[in-house]
Amino acid sequence: MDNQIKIDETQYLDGTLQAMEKSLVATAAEIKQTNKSIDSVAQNWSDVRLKTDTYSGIVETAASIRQQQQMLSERENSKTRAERRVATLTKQIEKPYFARIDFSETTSQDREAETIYIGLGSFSNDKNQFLVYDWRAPVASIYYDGGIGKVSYLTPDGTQQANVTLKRQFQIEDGVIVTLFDTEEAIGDAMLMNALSGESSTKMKSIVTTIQKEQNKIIRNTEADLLFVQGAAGSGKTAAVLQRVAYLLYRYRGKLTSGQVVLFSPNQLFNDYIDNVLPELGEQNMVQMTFYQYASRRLPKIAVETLQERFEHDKTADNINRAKGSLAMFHAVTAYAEHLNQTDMKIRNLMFRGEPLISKARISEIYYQYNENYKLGQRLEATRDTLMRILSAHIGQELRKDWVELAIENLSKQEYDELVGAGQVRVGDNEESDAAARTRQVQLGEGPKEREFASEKAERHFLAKQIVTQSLKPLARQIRRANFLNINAQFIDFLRHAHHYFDLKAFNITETGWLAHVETIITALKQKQLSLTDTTLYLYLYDLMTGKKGERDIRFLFIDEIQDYTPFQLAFLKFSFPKAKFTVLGDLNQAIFTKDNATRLQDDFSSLFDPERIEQVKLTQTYRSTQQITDFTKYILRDGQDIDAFNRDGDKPMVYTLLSESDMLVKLQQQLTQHTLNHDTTAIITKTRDDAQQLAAQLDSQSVTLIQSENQRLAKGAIIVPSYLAKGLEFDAVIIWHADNTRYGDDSERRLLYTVASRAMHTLTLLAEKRATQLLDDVPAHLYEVN
Ligand SMILES: Nc1ncnc2c1ncn2[C@@H]1O[C@H](COP(=O)(O)OP(=O)(O)OP(=O)(O)O)[C@@H](O)[C@H]1O
Repeated sequence: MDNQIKIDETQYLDGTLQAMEKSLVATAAEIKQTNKSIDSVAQNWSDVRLKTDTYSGIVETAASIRQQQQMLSERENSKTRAERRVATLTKQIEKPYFARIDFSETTSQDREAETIYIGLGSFSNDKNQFLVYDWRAPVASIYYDGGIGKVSYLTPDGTQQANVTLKRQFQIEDGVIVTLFDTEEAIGDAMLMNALSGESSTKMKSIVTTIQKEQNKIIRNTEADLLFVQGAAGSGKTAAVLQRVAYLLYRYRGKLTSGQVVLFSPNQLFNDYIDNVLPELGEQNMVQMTFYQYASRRLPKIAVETLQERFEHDKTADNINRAKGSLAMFHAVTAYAEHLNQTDMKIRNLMFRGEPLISKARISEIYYQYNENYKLGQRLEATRDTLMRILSAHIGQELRKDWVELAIENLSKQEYDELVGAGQVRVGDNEESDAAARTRQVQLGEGPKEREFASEKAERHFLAKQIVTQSLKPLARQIRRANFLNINAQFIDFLRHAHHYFDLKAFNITETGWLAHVETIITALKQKQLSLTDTTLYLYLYDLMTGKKGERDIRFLFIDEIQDYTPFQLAFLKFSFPKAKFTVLGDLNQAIFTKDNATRLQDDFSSLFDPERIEQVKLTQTYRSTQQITDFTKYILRDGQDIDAFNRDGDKPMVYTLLSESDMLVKLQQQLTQHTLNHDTTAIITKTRDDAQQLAAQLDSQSVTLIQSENQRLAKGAIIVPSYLAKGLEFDAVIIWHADNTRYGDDSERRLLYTVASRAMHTLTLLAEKRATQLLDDVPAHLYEVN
């Protein structure tokens, strides 16, 4: 590199750093000043004279307290803003920028070349000159999208043309330029190599300096209602999509908050793994959850099938699962709910003191008295109103009943005081104390007040009314929550009639087969258990019955590992988040739950959107693993041609076939010692949780951590983890336990084996008992070593 360039760049960097330092000092001073004024407001508190003797005094005191509060909160806010700025600046000073581009806008008249520097956040000096641009600014797109020469980039006002004359990349550490080089490509391979050669950690990192052109498309897309990202394992789908969240928060700043962005993750462990990326980019995390959490949270009384149960114990026949997860079933539920508008809504009695207060026949009559234009939601709303009115009218009838009389007799002193609100507010003594009491009344709102009763009869009437109203409260709550709709009975009724709403033959199911299966669901439901598939059906039916409109506040929804969802689940999410734009990421080759059914998923889901508003991006270049590992893993798949390895060199995968499990254990320990010496994070991936537990029992728990539930945290060093929890994660070294026919013997395990093998970044080892899995038979022998 030309020495003069280094001198000039160092000068620019120093200038930028100085300006940042200056701004930091100014902001720190601002905080100090704000602190002082917060103190002085606090001081003023002592000057606020509490005048409580007269009415006007109280009003005056309240006003002056409010004024002080407002002043305080304004100052606290500006302090928080300044503190945030300090945090950003402190981070920026470490690495103010990572790239520079020189370009001229071909449409502008003067065509003067501009130079911009690109960093994690923008920075302007005290003369309002931009010294650094945010990587998400429209113009920064030039850096990611192309090389030298003519490029176009999107701005909110349309497409802009530019002529790029220089692209320079920097590595700055602690305020010093470590390396700098010019490149003609989009993102230089050298920089990417550098980023990919590092060690893995328990937290995913951002890829902001090396975003690839295809990934940039995903990140900056604002048009599509459905953005489909299909890509091989390790092609950076997750990485890109997290950058996308940061981009959207910037692009729509002021209008979009991180609470309006939801990411559905494959498991809780993965949530934990990615939760540093957005804070690293200076943004707050979006809402992260798993589908299981989303569904089970809504059904606290039912044990929804866990990930492990779904993976290891689901014995339902494939064709039945396929039917229940299909769009046909989604439409069947919709049609079934539609017919409830005319008849068949399952309704419960509203019970009071052991007897039906409003019978189900009466409720049903009310429910169906509204004309056919009413939708289910409106029907329910109108029924609720009527039931509430009936309930209020009922108070009068109940007042004279014996149980009320008895309850009055048995009131303790404390219960009596509570009912009449004694000792809370007393009015009528004299003018001054009445003024104070009235102010209290206002503050208490419509709270209970002490009462003077004109007669004993009036007192009894008052008490009776209180007692009846209180005992009817649970009923009022039931009405508000629509508990008179019998969802369990309705769900069962649907299942028993579902075959009138979808074609059993299309799924190769007989009517007896279906009805027998329905009985197993009913048995499970009685034991308060539901599979995840059935839970989704149940929730959708419930939402239709109650006229739920979904969460309209959510603007962007991301679904990672979409291949493990059923079309039904996706349609349900679309229904539940009607205002959200969807970004879905998937690799059909990693479908470990839905297996072959995943192939139709994309078409099914797309059919729910306007075709004009669907975009698809395919990522074929992989980044996670070395060339050797990627070449090996792609042959595990029969159709892995579309996977291009990044040219990063490493050892070939090793397959050890050993005589017995105890020999495997010895080999495993040798491998672990080796990896520990290299400071590698290592995952020993077993197929099931049982395998993981048994293996952990035989290994020294000091050196390996057993991860058996998604609620654990990823640990440094070596871990043992069952296959279905390793989804989405990556490790320096992966050891596959029992890579033989006992665990991976069937063709249907191909995707699972591919998924676990593709977790490895630098080293991959397979331990097999007696003979390696037959799924390796098609992998060319030169791609791995056998020992
Ligand atoms: N442009 C990039 N620059 C640097 N690193 C990248 C880039 N893209 C991806 N990576 C890295 O490649 C690895 C794999 O990325 P990621 O986990 O996002 O892939 P994925 O497609 O979601 O994989 P999987 O389907 O297996 O979960 C990560 O370590 C990520 O940081």
